[in-house]
Amino acid sequence: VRYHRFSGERVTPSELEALRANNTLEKCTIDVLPCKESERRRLDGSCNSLKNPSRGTVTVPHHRVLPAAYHEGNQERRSVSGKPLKLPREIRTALLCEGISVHDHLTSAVPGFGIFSFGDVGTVHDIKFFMDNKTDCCTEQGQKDFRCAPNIIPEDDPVHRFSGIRCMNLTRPLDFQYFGCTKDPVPAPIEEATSVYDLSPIYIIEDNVGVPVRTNKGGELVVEVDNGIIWPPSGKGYCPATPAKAGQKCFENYSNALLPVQMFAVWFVRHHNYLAQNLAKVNPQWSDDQIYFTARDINIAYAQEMLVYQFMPALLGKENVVKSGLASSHTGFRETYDPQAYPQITLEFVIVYRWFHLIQNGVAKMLDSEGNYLREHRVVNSTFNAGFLGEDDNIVYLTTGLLRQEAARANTGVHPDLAELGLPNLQLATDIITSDLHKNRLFGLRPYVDYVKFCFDEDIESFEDLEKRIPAEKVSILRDLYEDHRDIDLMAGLWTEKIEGDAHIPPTLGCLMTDSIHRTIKGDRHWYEREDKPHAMSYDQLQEIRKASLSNMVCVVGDKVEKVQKNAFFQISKENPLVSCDEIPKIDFSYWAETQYYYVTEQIYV
Ligand code: HEM
Repeated sequence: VRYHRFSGERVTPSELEALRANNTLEKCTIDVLPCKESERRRLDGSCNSLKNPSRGTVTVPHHRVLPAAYHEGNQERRSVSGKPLKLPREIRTALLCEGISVHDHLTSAVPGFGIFSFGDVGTVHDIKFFMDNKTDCCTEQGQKDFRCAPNIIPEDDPVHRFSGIRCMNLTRPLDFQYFGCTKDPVPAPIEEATSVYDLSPIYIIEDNVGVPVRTNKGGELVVEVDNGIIWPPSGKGYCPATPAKAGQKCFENYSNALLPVQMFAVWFVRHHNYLAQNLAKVNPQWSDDQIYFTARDINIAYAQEMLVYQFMPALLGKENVVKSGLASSHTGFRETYDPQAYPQITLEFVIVYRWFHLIQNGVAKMLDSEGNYLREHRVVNSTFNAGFLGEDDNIVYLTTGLLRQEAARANTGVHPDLAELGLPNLQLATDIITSDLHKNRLFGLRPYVDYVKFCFDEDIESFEDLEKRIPAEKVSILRDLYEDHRDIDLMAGLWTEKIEGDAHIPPTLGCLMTDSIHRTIKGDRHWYEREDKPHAMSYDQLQEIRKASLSNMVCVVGDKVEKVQKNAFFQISKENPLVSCDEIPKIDFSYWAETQYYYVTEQIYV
């Protein structure tokens, strides 16, 4: 059955003809095989919602938490006075200086897991568009092109007053309007990942690639072994920044986008095989498919548990996550599904998640197993380039580094590599943080004060009122940057908001992340904590999934990890000591063992 990707509605025969004639059938619609209530989670995300079978698949629109705010339909929002707002680069350089900073509590595994987990529901296709297709947005010609939205550098820019750089290449988000998929006037950016946390970065590619993903034996995924290290297979993946060198890694089936994304992809692929091998041990009679699908279900449940019971509590404090309803207060089953809902992430989520660029380290420390510093690697040099990770024993030292290096600290400074280099070897200069604010406008998000109202039902009626949420000295800078408190961009509000209590992220970010993640959980019929989901786990199996943690994962599939702190998202401390991997609870696979039946085919009586 064919559905419109934009509206989720069925395509009528007359529409089908028109779509074919316009050559927009594939981009604008999706063919979904009839759904069965009892079937497992589909790789392409279809049939998660039985009422809206195409929702949750790739190439879908987002939900907008608040109505869009554009100028003249699809132009960037202006001040309430009607004047254009100040340039994103001017606002970024005024609010965030550049430098090195060190977080008090969190490790670099937090931004690391954060971006891997984002890739499960969000994509980077807009980046590919401006890197591969539209590289001329800073030329006179490019600036007239509606698809272009470059970052203009002010004359008195603190860095580029000394360089010849006056503009940084950037494009508008690709939307359904661009491809002619809807006449709806409100720009609807396209998402190209399944909308639920289903480890799609590990499993979605199954049907699309040259190198096979499954071995078709023992339920395992294809891997290759180099000098004793297990890797996902290398091939013709997307690695535009990798200088062609014989033997250099470029993952064929998995993302090469960023260093931590590459590392988590390696671990989750290995983890699948670890699960498959252990399931095969307790169930030697199982077929390849039985092992593969069970290992996949456990791997997905494991990632979901890490997200809701480890990552989000590290950001917001455990009690707050339980209070919000995102996590449960007990370890048993719970009903999370709302049959009226369907899986969809919010547009706000895609933007506010970029706040993590503030706590992203510019250099990844490489540490030996005792935690001694060996050397370091500039993170931006690994963007769309898995070469460095794959060389020598780099993954061994980067792993200990990711677990022990402090995250950067928000609200003090951003790393100059993210703020000035961005995409080395791919673009002349990119300020990722300025793009975060610029994209906020290009996505048509409403001002910060509207989100404070949405999240906390609080009216901010003046710059003075802002001081409840933003330190006075930052409010003073905001006054210089914006004419009216109702003009302040959401991103600028997040950059300056006070972080308080048990939380390590700004409250409005916490609210919008919780809202979107909750939406995906409510819309996910296959969420692992449901007793009634198709192929549900038993109670005992669920208790084993509760052991999921990053520390557990790196102990079982990391390279030469013998000791780790109990919670790898937090730095080593008295409360979070470094312990031997033997002390980290492991999954007991005997709970997956099926009762064995022995059939006697012939009895011989002597
Ligand atoms: C490892 C270092 C990182 C680098 C070099 C990096 C680089 C980039 C670049 C170049 C963009 C595109 C900018 C644009 O198009 O406007 C981007 C977008 C983004 N980044 Fe990062 N990033 C890093 C880490 C992170 C982390 C830790 C997170 C979150 C935990 C994150 C979340 C995002 C999001 C949500 C987007 C927008 C994606 C979209 O539009 O769909 N990034 N990043």
